[in-house]
Amino acid sequence: MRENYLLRCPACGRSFPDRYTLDCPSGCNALLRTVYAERRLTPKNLPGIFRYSDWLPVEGYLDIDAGPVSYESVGLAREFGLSNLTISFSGYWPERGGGMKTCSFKELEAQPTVLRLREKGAGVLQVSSAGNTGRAFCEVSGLTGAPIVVVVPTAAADRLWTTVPAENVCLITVDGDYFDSIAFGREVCSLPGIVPEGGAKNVARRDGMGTVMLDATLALGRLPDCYFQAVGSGTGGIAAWEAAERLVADGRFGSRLPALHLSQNLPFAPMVRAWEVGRQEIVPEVDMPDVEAAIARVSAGVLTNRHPPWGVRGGVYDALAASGGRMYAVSNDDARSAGRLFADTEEIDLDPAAAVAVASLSRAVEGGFIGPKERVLLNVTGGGYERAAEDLDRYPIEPFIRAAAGAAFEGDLRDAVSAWLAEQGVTVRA
Ligand SMILES: Cc1ncc(COP(=O)(O)O)c(C=O)c1O
Repeated sequence: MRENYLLRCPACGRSFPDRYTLDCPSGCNALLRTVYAERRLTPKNLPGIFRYSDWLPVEGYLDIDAGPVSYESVGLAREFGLSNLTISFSGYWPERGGGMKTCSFKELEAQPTVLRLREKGAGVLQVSSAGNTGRAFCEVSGLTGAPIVVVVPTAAADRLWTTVPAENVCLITVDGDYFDSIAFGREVCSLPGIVPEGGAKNVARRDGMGTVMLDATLALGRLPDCYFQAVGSGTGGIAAWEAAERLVADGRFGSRLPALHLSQNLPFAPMVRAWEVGRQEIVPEVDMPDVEAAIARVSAGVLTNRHPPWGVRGGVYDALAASGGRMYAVSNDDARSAGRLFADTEEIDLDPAAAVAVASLSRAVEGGFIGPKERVLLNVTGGGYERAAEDLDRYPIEPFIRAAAGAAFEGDLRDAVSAWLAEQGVTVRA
């Protein structure tokens, strides 16, 4: 059977079939990309993001009706004096068709990732998260029955809930921040049968997020001129760039890549600092001084990734450079005012991270970095929590293991996860 896509390494140029592959077999330091057999995008009559399954690394689809919703803004556009503002909303907003019940665009990543893993038969997924990603994966686990291991900072545990019972989640809370959860998650993956979902390296996550660019471009009839998003890892920015490149190659939507306008939340803005001096490497002492204190002070905790895929080939730096992009550092106060303005003009509440993106758009308008007639795409990456709390059932996920600060994944902890795996029908060999 002909594969509907291959993976390609942008560094060495090698192409190969996907085996839930996260790294180039030749060892290149690059993000692998999908190359789809279909060069033209034909939306399918399938639910949610599977409408765009031509450009997702899966063969089938999930029966989940939760995709981005793109519409032309009136209220916020008027406020900012923009004549062409498209909002792509990922969250819960039934009046507009927004069906992401965990309220963030992380569902765009979770759905194709769970399906890709199931189709490749690779094992049980392990996800490390600061909250939204974990919640999205738990929801998809609840909807599909896929077993997953989720590792989050203890302080983020109350962000882990689903709107359907999720029986197959092994939640591990770790005393520490997102960085500590990632480190612990890596250790958990030493258990045979558990596979890291891969973060930015996972093409299903990136192409799932890329559906925002596809959806908005189809709504607009052409590619936008610029794209606004708040970033922690920047994976959404890379995804937007990759999707835009595919749309350019499709040939029907214009030939210019949208400029990426990516924002971070002060005082934690390592990518902004590196970008401002044109550095392709993040230097922790320079770009993340007093890191713990800085992370503790941001209003959008999901934007605090200490190891973003910045300088890697095909990463955030390349995406910004290729698209003629710009970065913004947004204060908590500016983000809060922007969130209020959005709620007043568009009538839905925002995730604090999405409010950072709205504040960056305000700054771009004030600074004249974009013109009033430009076609602007604002990626509203999360929102609708208030509506979701009113309408939907909420099932908290109880921790299966609580790991103390600095705990190693060994002894009882390891035995407990092995026993859980065995209950899931996964045979542990070592
Ligand atoms: C609501 C929301 N917006 C934006 C982001 C940043 O996404 P990324 O940097 O992975 O593109 C996140 C990350 O968790 C998020 O939850």
